[in-house]
Amino acid sequence: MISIIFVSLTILVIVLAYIYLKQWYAPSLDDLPGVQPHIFFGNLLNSGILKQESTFNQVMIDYQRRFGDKFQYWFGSHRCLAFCRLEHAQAIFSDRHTFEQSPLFLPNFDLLCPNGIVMLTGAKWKRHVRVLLPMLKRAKIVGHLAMITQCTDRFIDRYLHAGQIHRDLHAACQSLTMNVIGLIGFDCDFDANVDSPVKKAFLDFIFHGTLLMITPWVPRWLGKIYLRYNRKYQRAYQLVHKLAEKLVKEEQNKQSEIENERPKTLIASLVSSLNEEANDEDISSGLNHAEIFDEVLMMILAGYDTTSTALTWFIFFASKNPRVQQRMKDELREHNLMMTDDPNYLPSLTPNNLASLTYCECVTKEVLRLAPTASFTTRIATRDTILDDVKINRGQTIFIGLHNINTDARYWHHADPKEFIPERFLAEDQSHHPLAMITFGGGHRACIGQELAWFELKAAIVRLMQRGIIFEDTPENTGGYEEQVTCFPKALAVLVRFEQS
Ligand code: HEM
Repeated sequence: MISIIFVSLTILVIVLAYIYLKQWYAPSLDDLPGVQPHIFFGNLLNSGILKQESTFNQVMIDYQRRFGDKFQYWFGSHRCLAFCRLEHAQAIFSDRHTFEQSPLFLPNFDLLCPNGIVMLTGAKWKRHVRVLLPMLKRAKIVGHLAMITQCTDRFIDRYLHAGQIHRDLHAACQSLTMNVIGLIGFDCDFDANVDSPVKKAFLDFIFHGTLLMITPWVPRWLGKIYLRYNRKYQRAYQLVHKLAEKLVKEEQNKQSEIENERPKTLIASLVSSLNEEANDEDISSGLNHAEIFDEVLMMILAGYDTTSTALTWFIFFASKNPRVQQRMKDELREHNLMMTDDPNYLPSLTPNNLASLTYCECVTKEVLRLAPTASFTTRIATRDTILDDVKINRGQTIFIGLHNINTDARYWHHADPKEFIPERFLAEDQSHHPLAMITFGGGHRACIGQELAWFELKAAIVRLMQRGIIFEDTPENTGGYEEQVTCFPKALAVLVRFEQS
């Protein structure tokens, strides 16, 4: 008898829980169109994200085609409103009092790096920006050009072999950009090669970050247990933390020897801001030790993963467009910057001659426009509002389709915006709307590393061309998309040749 009551009660509880959840996640598709969500996985399952059959840029473009410029997307149990018009982005980015950084991915993601700037809002975010931003301004970045070319030369000499098909260039690009952020930001030569333990540790970090981001419904305590007992993650954590500790210690020693020097690198700025009493009442009170530690990790992660993906996209687009590679080299010849017959002499790049390379600038811009490195960004509404007739309640998560806007024919007039055509920036699209290209997001939470990304990407691709590299297409070079934190080409297989001077 007792067991019958127990079984009946269990069934009743399960049925009630099911009805409750169904109600709770009840899709209201009345105000905005979308696909009926799965009870637990929302649209992550039926749009192919969880099974890795699609990437977010593909889903956002597909939903816009099917439902228009505004639709809903269920991120697991979270109902998100997606907006894909330039005017939407303009309204959202210009209203910082209504739209703030969204904590959607963060409840679990912040287990990795709780004090990293991406996770912060309000006064704490301002306190961190004050320390980080000055070191990422263009005026500071241009002084590091020689380091960027040196890292690119190392990349060429180590990884590019004439006459061979290269299938692993994304990993090689990651080594390049990790070395750049190490030297520029932390005065440290990581000398990361494809298999180095430091690089593998950061890749493991990114892998777990992605996992936590796409499983926001997993309870926090479960995420904690998972990370605590995952040996691969723990190994990566120890290594990465040891590295951050070493960078901070070395900089502290340096600063104790030379006093009152203005910070020249990120690590110098971070260490000189050290203040265990730092608090949000005074946004210039600096950062405490734990915060500095997390920002070291944040900057290395954000600094290398995104730019390496953009560089990988350049290699892919270049391999499909030999004409573009030729035109870049012609421009370098016009400026007497192409390599010469003397293998020991290579004209040096300076911020001035780099700035004068107009066509190379267009190529850099076109890579950043078309590559879906970060295809969308998110915001949370901090108060009730209305956007394009859509009622948005406080706490509602918003998606902004960055890649949708970057490739929308309503804002791009020179040829098909889905095609790689750098010449568009010399023609009608030269004076495009500033928000037609929002690769780095916008408003107060726009990417703080964008100056570095632009400059580094241009310097690296110019150096590749200057050294006479030719990337040739092959039948296996079919592209496609693969997504972790960033979205990179899935099948990259390019034949490398070296131009004779
Ligand atoms: C091609 C390279 C890059 C791309 C495409 C990119 C893209 C983005 C995007 C779309 C955002 C969100 C902006 C928004 O929500 O409005 C962002 C934020 C951010 N990026 Fe980048 N980024 C790149 C390079 C970098 C670099 C080199 C660094 C650092 C050295 C960096 C550091 C950050 C940080 C810290 C944030 C968060 C800012 C905040 O929350 O206030 N990024 N990035």
